[in-house]
Order: sequence, then structure tokens, then C-alpha cells
Amino acid sequence: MARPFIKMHGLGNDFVVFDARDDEFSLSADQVRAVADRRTGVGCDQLFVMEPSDKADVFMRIYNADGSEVAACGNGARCIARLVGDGRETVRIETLAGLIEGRADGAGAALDMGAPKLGWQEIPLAYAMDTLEMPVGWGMLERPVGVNMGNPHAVFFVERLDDVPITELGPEIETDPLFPEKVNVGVAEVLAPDAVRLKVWERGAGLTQACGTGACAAAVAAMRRKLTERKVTVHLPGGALEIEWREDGHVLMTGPAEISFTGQIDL
Ligand SMILES: N[C@@H](CCC[C@H](N)C(=O)O)C(=O)O
Repeated sequence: MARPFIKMHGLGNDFVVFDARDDEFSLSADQVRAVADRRTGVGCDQLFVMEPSDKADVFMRIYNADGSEVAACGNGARCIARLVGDGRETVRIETLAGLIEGRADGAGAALDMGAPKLGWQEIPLAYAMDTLEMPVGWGMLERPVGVNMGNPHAVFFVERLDDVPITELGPEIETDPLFPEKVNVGVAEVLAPDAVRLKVWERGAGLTQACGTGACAAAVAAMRRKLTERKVTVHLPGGALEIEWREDGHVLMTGPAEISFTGQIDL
């Protein structure tokens, strides 16, 4: 049976959204991969199913393009916030990583992404080490910062982002046994105390135009290393996000969310 969907994106990080708030609906990993396929399906980096929630306005189920189910997606959360929260005072989204709360309008959203987790077991890593300066390296990428924003990130700081062969090193780091749940790989260049440039090789999706949790993780990593102030603009290939790591420990992410088109697909 044909199922309606909404195609959305946040800074070019693109999504297929199914609304299952009023019916029973689930997807197999094969179905996710088929929908996400850019040659034969709709094509997307992530796929979301909106389900009912008794704690929030909606439960957001998240799949990567490779079929894996994951707990967090920042750009996607802004898209879901826009769909269900436009016109409301606040919007609450339940995910496997917890509750996300904020405000949305017809252009995008400002969301409280919660507090980052910084312990090695929380990233998670395979064995104990300092997550502020991990004593490991892959080619020219060395000593990352580990941050969990509801999903695992390793953030590397470099002098010149354009010199980094991220499509070569990204998959190697993503699947390294040091990361038992794999990892999202961020490579960041600090431009100024309030600006960072970032590219992200996403776990389960590859190189994306933008990664919301990646931007939060890079900002937190830069602030932990004292490279920036607590409020930064993160410039990604698809555009910019405003990130603030507040004194209460929570990370606020502000940015756009756009509807590309709607359609139907046979599953
Ligand atoms: N694009 C996302 C992150 C999606 C999930 C990630 N690939 C993972 O596996 O954790 C974002 O905007 O945060």
C-alpha cells in the first residue's frame, strides 16, 4: 500500500518523514534502506517515523540510511519540531535519547538538546581514557574529543579542514573497535572565538551537508578545550547553526528546517 511521506531537510541534511501518530506502522531495516536509496528510492540521510507519545507532542523514531535505528538527530529534531510545533508556545519531542524541548516556527526551531555526556563509558568507548584529549589517532587525525549528544561523536580539531581526506578516514574511524556503537566523526577548524567550521562523516549515512548533533558536539568540544566562547556559529557545508552551551549544562541549537516536497511510496 502506498504510504504518504514528507521530504524535509535541515541545511541539506535530508530526511523522509512518515506520520504514524494515528496508526500502527513499523519499518524493517530493508525497507529503510530501500526508501533511503538515492537511485531507486526517495533518497535521504535519515528516515523518521512520528509516533504517539504520552510524555511529549510526538515520539520521533530515527533510522540512518543504512537501516540502523539510532537515538538522536539534531537537524531532524528541528524538522519534526516545525511539523508539530509551528504555532505552539513550546514543542516537546520524545526520542530514544530523551526529551527535546523548544520553539518552532515556519522557518526552523530553537531546541534544548539536553546536556552532553562526557565520560568514556557514556560516549561509549571500549576502554577508559580521557575524553578531552583521547590518546589515539588515524592518519592526520589525532587526539579527538569524545562527546555524546544522545549519539556518539569524536571531534578532531585541525589547522586546515580542506586538507583532511574525510571520506577516507571517516569510515575507518566510524568502525574502529574503540567505538563499540560506532561513532560520528567530526572534523573542525576554529575560525574565531565564536566561529567554527565543521564537516561530519555520519555513522550509518556517510558525509552529510550538515549534522545538528555533530555541530553541538563540536561546539562542546571546542569549549571544553577552551578554543571558543560558550556561544558559537558552526559553519557546515550546507549552512550555519547557532550553538550555545549554557551555564546550566544544556546545549541550545538554533537553525532552519525546510519542507522539500510530499509524496507517496509503496513499501
Ligand atoms: N544528521 C543527524 C544525526 C543522525 C544520526 C547519526 N548519523 C548517528 O548515527 O548517530 C543530526 O543532524 O544530528
